[in-house]
Amino acid sequence: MTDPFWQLPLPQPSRAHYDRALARQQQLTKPPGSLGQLEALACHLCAQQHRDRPAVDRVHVAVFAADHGIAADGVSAFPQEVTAQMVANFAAGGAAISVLARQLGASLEVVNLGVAHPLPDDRGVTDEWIAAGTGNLMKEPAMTAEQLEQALEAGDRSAARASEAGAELFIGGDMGIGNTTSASALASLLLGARVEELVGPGTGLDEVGVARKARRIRAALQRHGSDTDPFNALASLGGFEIAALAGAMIGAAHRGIPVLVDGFIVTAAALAATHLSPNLMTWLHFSHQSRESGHRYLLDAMGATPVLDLDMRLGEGSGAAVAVPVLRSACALHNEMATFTEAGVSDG
Ligand SMILES: Cc1cc2ncn([C@H]3O[C@H](COP(=O)(O)O)[C@@H](O)[C@H]3O)c2cc1C
Ligand SMILES: O=C(O)c1cccnc1
Repeated sequence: MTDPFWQLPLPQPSRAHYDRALARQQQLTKPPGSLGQLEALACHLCAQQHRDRPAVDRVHVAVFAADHGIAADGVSAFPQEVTAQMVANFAAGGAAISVLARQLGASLEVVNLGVAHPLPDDRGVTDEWIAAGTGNLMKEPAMTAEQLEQALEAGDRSAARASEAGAELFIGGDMGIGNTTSASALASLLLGARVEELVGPGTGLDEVGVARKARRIRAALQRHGSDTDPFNALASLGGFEIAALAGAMIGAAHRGIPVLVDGFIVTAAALAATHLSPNLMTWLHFSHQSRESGHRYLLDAMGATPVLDLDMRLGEGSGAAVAVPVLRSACALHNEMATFTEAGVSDG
């Protein structure tokens, strides 16, 4: 029996490329450090891509969709049918992530891991269907170990397609009504944090709704909350799309592709993925801080600095897509600025 891919050691970003990139940043015609986070972004991309001139021109966006049994318990402001309707909307080109992917010239893949309702139109949707949504995590495990393996492997297959297409950056997005509940429960368990730190309005619950959602999460944690093994935590509290995201991020890192992490749900998936595969952090960039309460806590717990804070709270990979131009600027500056010597500028 070979080990499953998520247990294999990850490749290391290149220290030599990182050191050369850092040295170049000191030679560019600017006061050292004056490009702030853009300098670190460029250096990390050099190390991850094993290139002296990094690029994120070819971007692969994969939106993973699935339903959640807990959605029947009033934890979202929207009904479950919306998951299927939005999947069709992604593929038809009308969703926010569809627009942003087009604008970036990125490939957009929509992966159905377990949408419960029939799709109005399944053209352009990659079929990785496991079941009609997860189990209700207040009453039962979200999924079986076999289903979790299927979801992780589906994510890895998406990363393989990104690699075959020559992607220089991987973005995972999520769609699944009720998935902020699953993400909060998973993060509370893995971080040993109080539910209040991680629960929020999601698609737009009012205060009473958020209090109800917090009670549901506490009930789920009471049922499943003693086992912090990341595989078991994903099986009891995760979602098919959250597990696929974790698999895709690990799969992208295995293929040397840096990952740009989206908002609350994708960050919770990234947290679980880093618990499965501890060196994954060196492959992740964090795109934005979502408006969803709990995202700040999650980012802080992971020691992550997000690129943007635009009060977005959509998901789908949209925050990551919006941050791509910042990464492109970081690459262009690193690659094209003159050095002090080249420009004949005194370097102080
Ligand atoms: C029309 C629409 C489009 C979306 N696109 C992403 N989400 C986002 O909202 C859901 C999570 O919030 P909650 O846990 O409150 O259900 C996810 O599907 C997420 O990606 C959407 C939600 C809606 C309604
Ligand atoms: O930050 C996110 O990813 C998010 C927040 C609320 C609802 N859906 C997604």
